[in-house]
Amino acid sequence: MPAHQLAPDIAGQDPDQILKAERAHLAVSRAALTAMREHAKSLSANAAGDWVSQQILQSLLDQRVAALADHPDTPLFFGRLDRAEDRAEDRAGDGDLPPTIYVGRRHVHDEHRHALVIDWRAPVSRAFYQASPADPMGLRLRRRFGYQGGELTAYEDEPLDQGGSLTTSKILTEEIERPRTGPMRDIVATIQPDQDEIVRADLGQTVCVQGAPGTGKTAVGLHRAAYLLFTHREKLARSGVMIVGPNRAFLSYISSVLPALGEVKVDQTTVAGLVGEHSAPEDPAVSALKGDARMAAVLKRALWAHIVKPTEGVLVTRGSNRYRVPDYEVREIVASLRGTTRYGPGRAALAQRLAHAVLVRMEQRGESPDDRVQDAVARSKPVKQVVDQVWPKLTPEQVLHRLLSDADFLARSARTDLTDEERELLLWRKPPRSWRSAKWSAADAALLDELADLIERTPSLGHLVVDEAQDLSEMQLRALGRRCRTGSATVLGDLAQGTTPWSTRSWTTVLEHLGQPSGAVTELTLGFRVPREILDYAARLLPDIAPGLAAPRSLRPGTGSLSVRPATDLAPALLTAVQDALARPGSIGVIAPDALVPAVSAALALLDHEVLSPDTTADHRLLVIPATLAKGLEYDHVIVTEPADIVAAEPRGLARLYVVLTRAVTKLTILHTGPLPPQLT
Ligand SMILES: Nc1ncnc2c1ncn2[C@@H]1O[C@H](COP(=O)(O)OP(=O)(O)OP(=O)(O)O)[C@@H](O)[C@H]1O
Repeated sequence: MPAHQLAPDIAGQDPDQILKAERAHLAVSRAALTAMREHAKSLSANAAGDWVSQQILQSLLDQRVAALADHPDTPLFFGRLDRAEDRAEDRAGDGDLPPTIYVGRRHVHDEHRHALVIDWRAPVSRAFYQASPADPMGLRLRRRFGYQGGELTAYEDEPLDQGGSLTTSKILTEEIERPRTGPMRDIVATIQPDQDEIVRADLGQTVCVQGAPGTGKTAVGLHRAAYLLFTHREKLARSGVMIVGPNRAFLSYISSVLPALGEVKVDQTTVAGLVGEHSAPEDPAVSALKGDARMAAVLKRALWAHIVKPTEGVLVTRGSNRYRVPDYEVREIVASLRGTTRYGPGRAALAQRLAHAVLVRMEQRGESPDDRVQDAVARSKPVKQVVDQVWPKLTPEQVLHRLLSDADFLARSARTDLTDEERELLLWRKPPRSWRSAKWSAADAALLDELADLIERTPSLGHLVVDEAQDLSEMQLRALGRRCRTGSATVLGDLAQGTTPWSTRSWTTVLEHLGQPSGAVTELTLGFRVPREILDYAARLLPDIAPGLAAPRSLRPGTGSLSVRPATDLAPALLTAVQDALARPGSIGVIAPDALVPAVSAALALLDHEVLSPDTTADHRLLVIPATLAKGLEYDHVIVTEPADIVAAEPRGLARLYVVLTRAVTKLTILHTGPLPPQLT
């Protein structure tokens, strides 16, 4: 039976009948998905010509079979759209679309290829997220479905053709209130209209999203990646999409969202994962200077300063013949190449140009050398010697080692870009003997990456999603920018949550350093995580950390969600607070100043808990979290210990405290033995 007869117009029926009919559609859709999977499994890769093509085809088929898996706990569809009957003219362009459309995680069709469920990313599904009584987009009704486990248990109708306004969806509220367990979930069923605008922005458009804590920036970035992969599958399969997050604990927290949306081939990494995992400790003032975009010009000069003025010509001997390219001609060739290519290809080009000059001399003597002779001359010892001498082979490490250990070389490379004091700050106090024994810092990693790109071009991806982008240095942004040089980016962050010494104060600047100056800056303003009472409390820090920023708004009042408790002894107070939280459902995060983490963990020794480290997965119910790792994470119950120590621990400690205070979904308890930071009293 074709799909559009499976779900008749059931308006006016009683709710039980409606649920029954919708469950029947779910059962039929599930069966159809199983049939699609069986069909995919039956396909053979043998049809492909050679073994390589067979291998590729087999892996594509395997991926397709995996993508068609039915996850019984995950709703196959979560919405339904009933199109207005008087819009038959609109339907003409929509091929076989039935008057009733089910919107879900993936496309499902029956044996006649009639759509039973339409992918949420398809253009026609857009109305599910965007239609309103003011602009019904050709719809009569939107229906949202509620599930428990894999069971369809509820529905909610929103009439769109009767004017007026809609009340807040109960299904959305329940989804937001649902206790958090384990890693982050997708929000595909409840994406809000302003979030959807960002998710569906064109692939060519770089979007930068400023948003207060819990406004869904991370969720939106991940859904945008899934949307782009669906809409531009072939192009992005070639060029790739990558998610860049602040640390590995965060990546582990978000790791299951894209697979749940059917996208398993997206790399998720940190900036260090991209530019190099260096972490030698360093004075924050030095790191900040190394992160300054002025370093780009200094590095460029430092690299190109290695080109030596040629003082000798080239003498190539072939058989009894000798061919000489005079020194002034070698100088001309070097000068004409300098700065027109990257450093590495420049070396190869120099060898070829010198060989060409030799070939010209051969031709002048009446010989007819071909390309093979030119290649042989380019690889000959005399040519190689000149190339190595005037355009030496270099690694990024060699150049940076010299720059940070040789005051004169640094001064020549910096010219007027750095002050005397700044150069002094950059120089290593005890230079390592060779670049091989150097211990690089995280800031050095971005400098090495810049040099690597000056030597050989870094390949660009199709799209980059950068989370917590407010924390990146200008040099790190340049490193990310070259990885989307021929693509686009989604940049996510919050100026109030900047905790590094180089955190940005302006998104326009971020986009400039990223090399995407025409990117559009937009804002998400409604918080889905943190109850209003807690958000208002945390917002007392805003005038100090981000004076220009409006106070965040929250969807939920959360009366009684905040509790601030002075204590004379932290350990028993903590134990009581944790035991209270354990008696209720949901995850518990005890956030402590980093230095206090061992003591806090010891105080909880009798309770089953884990201490979050950059490498742990974040799915233990009771976690102790060092304040510096809390960014981007959330827990139902958050217990913050000693807020004043969190502030005192680092230069941007107040911003760190703002991050820490905005992790709670249901309840925030603050325990302090010392005085609170003045902003919170
Ligand atoms: N439209 C939505 N429907 C349901 N839940 C949502 C929606 N948008 C966001 N959320 C939920 O709100 C919480 C916060 O989202 P997210 O972590 O993406 O926010 P964020 O802006 O990145 O926060 P932060 O700045 O603190 O890192 C998550 O649990 C997310 O699933």
